[in-house]
Amino acid sequence: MLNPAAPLPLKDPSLFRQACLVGGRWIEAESGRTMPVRNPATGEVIGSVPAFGRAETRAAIEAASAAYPAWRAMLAKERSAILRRLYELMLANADDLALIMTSEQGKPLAEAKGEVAYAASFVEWFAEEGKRAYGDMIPQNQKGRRILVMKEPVGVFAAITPWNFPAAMITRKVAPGLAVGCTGVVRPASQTPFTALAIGVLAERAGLPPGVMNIITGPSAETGAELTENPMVRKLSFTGSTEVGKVLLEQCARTVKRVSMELGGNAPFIVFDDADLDAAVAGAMASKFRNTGQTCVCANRILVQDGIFEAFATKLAEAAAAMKVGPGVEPGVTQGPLINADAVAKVEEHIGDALARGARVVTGGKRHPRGGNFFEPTVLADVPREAKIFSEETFGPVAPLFRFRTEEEAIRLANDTPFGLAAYFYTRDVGRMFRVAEALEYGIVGVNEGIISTEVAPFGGFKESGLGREGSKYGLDEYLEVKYVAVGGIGT
Ligand SMILES: NC(=O)C1=CN([C@@H]2O[C@H](COP(=O)(O)OP(=O)(O)OC[C@H]3O[C@@H](n4cnc5c(N)ncnc54)[C@H](OP(=O)(O)O)[C@@H]3O)[C@@H](O)[C@H]2O)C=CC1
Ligand SMILES: O=C(O)CCCC(=O)O
Repeated sequence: MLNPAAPLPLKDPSLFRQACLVGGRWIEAESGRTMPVRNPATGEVIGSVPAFGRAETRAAIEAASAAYPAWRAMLAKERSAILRRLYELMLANADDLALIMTSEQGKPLAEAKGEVAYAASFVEWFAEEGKRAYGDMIPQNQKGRRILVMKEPVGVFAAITPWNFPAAMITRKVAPGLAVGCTGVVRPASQTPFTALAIGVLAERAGLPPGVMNIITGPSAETGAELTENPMVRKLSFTGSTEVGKVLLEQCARTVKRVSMELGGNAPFIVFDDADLDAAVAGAMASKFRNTGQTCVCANRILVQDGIFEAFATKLAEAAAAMKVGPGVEPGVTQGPLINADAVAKVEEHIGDALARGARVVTGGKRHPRGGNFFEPTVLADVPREAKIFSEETFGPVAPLFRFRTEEEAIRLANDTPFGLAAYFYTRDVGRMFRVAEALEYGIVGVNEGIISTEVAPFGGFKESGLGREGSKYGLDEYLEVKYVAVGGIGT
């Protein structure tokens, strides 16, 4: 069923697809099996998508493989023109894409629209950057020989993406791949497939040839096994939990695939005594409560120096309490629901554990009166380091404040984790800016900045937060092989 009876009030209802895109055709599972998709704000089913198994996943990989030679042979400029049209179509359809996203993911409409623009920015960026996959010429080391370095597309890629950014995590992976001549199979999260499928509709309209981008849905174990074991897939790009990332790494090892992994975080947000207090509160709010705390770069541990602790806690709590919680389609809402009941339970568990160990609630602390997956924006103070929330990613609207005394102690606490994605700190001391930025074992550091995401900068983590970088000129390398060609017999 490609167009069910108006499930959402879209300007263009044909963007809502309940089928997979394989080789330019919209198809269902051979078995006819489907999976329901629910609105996390209401629990209502908004539609269903095919439950592909291994055989259908293999067919999608074969479609990508068949489309590869012709797509690769196109000029970068020709591929760029198609991607540019996709970028423009995403912006032109931003209202519909945002409504689809809010309905399946829960984030407020304004935030969803912001994500559509963010997602489109990767398409625009890589449409341009794909023209610059420069090789190299290395000065010869022997007479009569030339040393060339060529950059070539890696081949067919697979992208497995999470539910928290249903559009941006697709385009951040797909755009660089397509720009350099790869073809791919995208497998969005089961909770949020409709945004991805709508992007597929727009990609067709932009002129993307059949098979260049295939979008499949289905149980993760079956689709994931085929995508990671099939030797035709030469690269996997994954965003999600570290736990699943490790499983996929193991599976990819069997065919030695290239991998990019954007995994979990445990971001420290450090506020030094000399910080601009209002700026630090604004930064902490933006970082902590973006997407109701469900991002891998959300502040997870807020470390506040002794001298500013009470003032910061009071101001942060005031700002958190002022947020409006509710369904993302309701005007004025700034905090949507959590993705599901498990996420609510995890938030509750982290708060309960912290309180049992001596923390205190400054604001929030419990399920929201609206019920369902809604939770009160919460600030906890004097959280001890033994609390679970110090070592585990909460992925929810809880700001736990930890007290510290010295710069050395803050750095030690910040680095005391196997994760290393994003870290933030606020200070007005220029020397400290450099000392602390250099000491933090993190791939992304925000100095007096709470929002660091942009298509022009490299996104990725140290340690167990992942491998590789997305976005920016570095994101292109993830889809390129380096080939060294030695040309002899030249004479001089
Ligand atoms: N780094 C990040 O951006 C993210 C981090 N997380 C962290 O992970 C926690 C759990 O979230 P969760 O959604 O369960 O994250 P997962 O890592 O389980 O899911 C991310 C993606 O991986 C897929 N997946 C899960 N298991 C497999 C598998 N065995 N083979 C192939 N694909 C698989 C999921 O599919 P399906 O949807 O069908 O389960 C989804 O598309 C969060 O609380 C958060 O801490 C979560 C999401 C994003
Ligand atoms: O949370 C994530 O899955 C990473 C995306 C966040 C961003 O790009 O800012």
